[in-house]
Amino acid sequence: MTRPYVVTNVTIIDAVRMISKGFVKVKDKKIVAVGEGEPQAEYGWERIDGQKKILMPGLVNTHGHTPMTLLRGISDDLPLERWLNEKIWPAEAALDDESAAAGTALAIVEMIRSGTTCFADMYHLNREGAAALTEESGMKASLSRGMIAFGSKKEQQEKLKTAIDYAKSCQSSASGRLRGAVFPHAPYTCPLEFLRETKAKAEEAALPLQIHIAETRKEVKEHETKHGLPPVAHLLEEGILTKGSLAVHAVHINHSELTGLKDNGVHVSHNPQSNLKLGSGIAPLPQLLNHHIPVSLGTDSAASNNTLDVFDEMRQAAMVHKGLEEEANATDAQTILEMATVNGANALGFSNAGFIEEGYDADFIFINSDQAHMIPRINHGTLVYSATGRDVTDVFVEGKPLMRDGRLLTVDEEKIRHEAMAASEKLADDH
Ligand SMILES: CSC[C@H]1O[C@@H](n2cnc3c(O)ncnc32)[C@H](O)[C@@H]1O
Ligand SMILES: [Zn+2]
Repeated sequence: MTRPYVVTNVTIIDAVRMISKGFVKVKDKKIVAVGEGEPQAEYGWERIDGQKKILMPGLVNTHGHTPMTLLRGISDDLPLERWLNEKIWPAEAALDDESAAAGTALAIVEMIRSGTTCFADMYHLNREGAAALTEESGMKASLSRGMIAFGSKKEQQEKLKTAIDYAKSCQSSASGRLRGAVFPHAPYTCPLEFLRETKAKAEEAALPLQIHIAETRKEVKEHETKHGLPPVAHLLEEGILTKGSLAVHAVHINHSELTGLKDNGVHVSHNPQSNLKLGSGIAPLPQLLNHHIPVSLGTDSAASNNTLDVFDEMRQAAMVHKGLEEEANATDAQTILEMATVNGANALGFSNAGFIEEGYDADFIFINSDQAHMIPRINHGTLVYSATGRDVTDVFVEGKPLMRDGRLLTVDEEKIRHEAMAASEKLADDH
């Protein structure tokens, strides 16, 4: 779609406003006007009827491992440490670039279908392939080559160099829809000296650092025993978590770590469904928000969630803290929507996305609001408490349609589903 277009007669909702009958004009990848009522006619512009639709910003998933969609359902009821050691790491040993590509493609189908326009993806396989697939799909992403640094010093150096080179190549992608990040897996899989070197190289290349941290109580206890400080406090003190870094999970953190995250401009990816499913705990979202820490939402992988639906993640994030705190106002729909849109975009380095506003990238989705579970009242709560990814009908990134009326336009969904099944069967046959 290269012609400029205007979506008319549509309900527009983003984190800061709602327009009941409005329009959005799109030209050259950008939103060029938003308003109420009928837009002024413009010669040569296409019109898209938005009646009975909600137009909202595309969702942003700030933490995941796309190849692991192939491992969905292989281990459902184990805690993190046993899940990794007994099931996931042995299964991952059988993956290669080809099977990882099948998993990434499947994840891309699932994400577009459920309204995600931008995602983070960390893994160690098929990285060039993941960048190419993302480009082809039309989505935006922050990509990284994850590093587990149990090996020799030489192996560590090689891993670090490859990870930095990869992140740099993403950062300078031709489309500008990719960002690169540097992702040491966790403080318990990367020695401190390796984390220091990683941070130094990341800074040198102006790349953001992301890390799984403070995910379980066990991790925190063991870190304290070894280093005398809990992991978040320690990595803040070391200057490893700094402005623009993304702390993934941050479930078990204390009051001074909250202040430290805020003072140092660190983002947090809250992944409530993965944390609940693995029995890891529940991150202190109300406290993170009270400290004005920029929190976004992530699904983590389909092996610990088990879907990549950010609508589900919003609902879970909204609900669980109300129950925990016995306080219905512990979170509110607008804040949750802000986390899933603009905060996510900022966390991944896409500062021009996340709002339906003039000058922003035209990354938006349509929800079919003509359904029993959304009638009779449409507001911010509709998107957080009623909607699911299955209600998404259309997806646009930088103005380009990736899905129209439920049909994917940039990827061959049937082939991808078939290849993912075949890759999964091959893995099962080989074992
Ligand atoms: C170095 S590749 C990524 C690595 O991370 C593992 N992983 C997936 N989810 C989690 C999680 O929630 N915590 C810790 N590690 C996780 C994945 O299996 C890969 O081995
Ligand atoms: Zn993860």
